[in-house]
Amino acid sequence: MNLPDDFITKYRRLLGAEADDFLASFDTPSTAGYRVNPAHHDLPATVTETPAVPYAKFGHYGAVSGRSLMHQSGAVYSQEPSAMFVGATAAPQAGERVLDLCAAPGGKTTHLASYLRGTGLLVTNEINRKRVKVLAENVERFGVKSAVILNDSPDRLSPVFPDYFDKVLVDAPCSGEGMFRKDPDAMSYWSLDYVEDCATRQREILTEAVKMVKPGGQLIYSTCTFAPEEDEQMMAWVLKTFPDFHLVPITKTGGVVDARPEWADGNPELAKAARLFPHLMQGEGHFVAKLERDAGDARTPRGQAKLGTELTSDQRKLWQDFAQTVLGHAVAGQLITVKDQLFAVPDDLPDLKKAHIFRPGLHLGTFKKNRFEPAYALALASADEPATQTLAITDEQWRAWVHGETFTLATAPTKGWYLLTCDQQPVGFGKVVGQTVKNFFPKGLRFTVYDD
Ligand SMILES: C[S@@+](CC[C@H](N)C(=O)[O-])C[C@H]1O[C@@H](n2cnc3c(N)ncnc32)[C@H](O)[C@@H]1O
Repeated sequence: MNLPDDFITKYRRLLGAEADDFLASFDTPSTAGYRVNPAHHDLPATVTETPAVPYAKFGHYGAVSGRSLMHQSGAVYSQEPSAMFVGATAAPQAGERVLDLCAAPGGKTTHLASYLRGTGLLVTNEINRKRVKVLAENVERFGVKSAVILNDSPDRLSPVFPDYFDKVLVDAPCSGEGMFRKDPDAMSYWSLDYVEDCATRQREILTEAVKMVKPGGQLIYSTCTFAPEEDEQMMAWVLKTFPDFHLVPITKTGGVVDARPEWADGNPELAKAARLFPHLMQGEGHFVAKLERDAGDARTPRGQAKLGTELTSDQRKLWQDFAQTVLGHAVAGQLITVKDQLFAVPDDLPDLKKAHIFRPGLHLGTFKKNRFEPAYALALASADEPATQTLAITDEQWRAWVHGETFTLATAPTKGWYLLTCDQQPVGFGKVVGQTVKNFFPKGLRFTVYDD
């Protein structure tokens, strides 16, 4: 690989004798990985019995196609193995309030959601308007519950969530040196100046992020770059600028090593952070640090969330009929409508009037004239709670389904909505009329499955 000259010179200087192995690793193949969604059951051995990533709960080595049933049903999420170290370091406890500040496309957010399992609160934010759409698609596909998706800059969010979160993740926009092997285009905008620009932006993001960590809470900072300016030096700057934060040790296995204090101000505390190097482990490379805020009094956020409109009695009845007949269980959270869309919003939210809300919670469906149409997101969030009205479809029918076609059943079940499953995995809600299953697979997501 033609690495930039400045990059080679810099890492020869920093790594000394280790530089040859580091630089040679860019010419070796990448190792793919994926995480298994703990909300899904009865998964085939092809996804559960591949080698586990030693440090990452739910993580496995191997590749899963984006057009496979496992990916499309949200049973797995493809993620390169070193990126899994971030979620594994944050490892939120059930019931915690968690913020993912730089979240698209959603690799770490979906990992955090696997720990929360629908408890607590996950606020997942992406500043970029195009990227927040991709984040929402991935959050929905992974069946995440108790999540609010925001589209804001960190300085707009910090007054909304003062001292609020048990855990804040800053997976910072960075110079992406750890992406060079997988995506050589990442080299085209790299330069020594670009590293400095990224560091400036990271300081701005962190300045807002620290305000949202509750006293005693944690801030997890990560990058996919090797540049000390964005890694050890950034943490040295946080320790000096925000003296109520300190680094806490991270357990390091599977080739993960201590960060390099000598690449910053020599503060030995910096060794508590972790470096993932491609010549020492199977993965592209990351830097991860865990900071903890001292205990103390927290400011209270203003007001309560008012995110939408209460349901009319007709809407409530339509939803209850659907929930009883098709789902067979209630859905957690507060029910609200935004225009004709029904959402289940997490209970524990402050006033979000000043935030740009992209999704206020789990999308349950749409109220149409005198009827309710369930959402794709609700179907994929049903993996851990069997629905009363379920219809198992074949692989061939699933291919027709994701292509947007209706298909015909051998016999006619009772008319109405069914949660369709294929190989035990939820794939959407279909409406059965006679022997026909009408297609409600979202138009923008339709695709053709080709044989391998
Ligand atoms: C490394 S990526 C996040 C990857 C994501 N956490 C994942 O695991 O899929 C960094 C994200 O930060 C966003 N970003 C860029 N500038 C930002 C800023 N000033 N404040 C917050 N986020 C920013 C980018 O749009 C990008 O989506």
